[in-house]
Amino acid sequence: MDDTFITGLPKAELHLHIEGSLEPEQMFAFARRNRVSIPFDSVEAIRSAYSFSNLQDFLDIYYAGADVLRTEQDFHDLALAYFRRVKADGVVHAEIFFDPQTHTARGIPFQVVADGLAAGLAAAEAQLGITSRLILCFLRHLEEEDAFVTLAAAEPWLDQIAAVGLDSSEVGHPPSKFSRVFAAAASSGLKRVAHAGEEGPPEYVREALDVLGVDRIDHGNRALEDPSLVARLVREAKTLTVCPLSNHKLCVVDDLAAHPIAAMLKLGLRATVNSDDPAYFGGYVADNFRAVAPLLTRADMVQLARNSFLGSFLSDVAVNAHLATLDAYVAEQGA
Ligand SMILES: Nc1ncnc2[nH]cnc12
Ligand SMILES: [Zn+2]
Repeated sequence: MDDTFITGLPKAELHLHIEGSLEPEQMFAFARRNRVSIPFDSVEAIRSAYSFSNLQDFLDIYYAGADVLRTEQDFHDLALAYFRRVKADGVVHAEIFFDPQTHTARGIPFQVVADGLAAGLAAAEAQLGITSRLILCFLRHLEEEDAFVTLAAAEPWLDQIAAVGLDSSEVGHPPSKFSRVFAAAASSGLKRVAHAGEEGPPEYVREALDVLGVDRIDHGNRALEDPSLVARLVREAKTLTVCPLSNHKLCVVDDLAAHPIAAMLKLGLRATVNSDDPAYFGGYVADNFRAVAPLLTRADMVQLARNSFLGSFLSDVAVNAHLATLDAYVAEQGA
């Protein structure tokens, strides 16, 4: 696959944790300017600590790394650096998760996180022309009561938040644990998404649909174990935000060469390709496309890009404008 075809393909990223874009170099820079000590003495030492055998292994390091984020400027800089990076990957729109509880639990006010990120998103649109949305994720290893406190703290920023999501340790924390707070978010006009079927069983994907009323499933790999669930996801055109490099690094798949992305497209699922936590998993969105390119045709790549716009929370007018740009790109490149 011609690499310029991948990077030139206009695309939306729908599964990106902004805290997971914290590169080791930035971790050092933020630690220095905030006078926070970190348990590493070099960028190489940080990178070599990034070896995970499951989701929890990763989460332990990821939450520790976030400790260097202290000020509005840090959140602004983190977000803007992500957008600068993915401009070269052909990203024209991104819907970004943030984990407020990771920060409020350390005494960083919700306002610092939200205002810093919102300023970074506005700067990215002004400087780079990339549009974006914020998705507030609840940490599922915490109690639902904590999620309610977070939703209440977010109240003044709800016009800047498109959706709520559910992330962190999946197994043992089913979507139904958060049924009431998702219902409250829906009443406030927020869209809903949830990580499901990354390590958890197909039943968690069903619960995310039935109990939380999600518009998208983040990951969804294990839905493939249940043909009737697959049929439903196809029938309801539910978007799956799939993350190949993450799946490989967290041992959700053993071998990238056997990643199910091609099978998902063949089944008619609205799959998309995303980076999840690019600083930890070895690549941004174009790297994820490259990782599965040997499994896909050019038409599949175009379908993935099309799905990213169809699955976004953009208006129909904006989606159609992006699809027209995509069609023009395909006509010029030949797919
Ligand atoms: N892949 C992932 N799964 C669950 N929670 C996460 N938080 C950040 N990345 C995550
Ligand atoms: Zn994720």
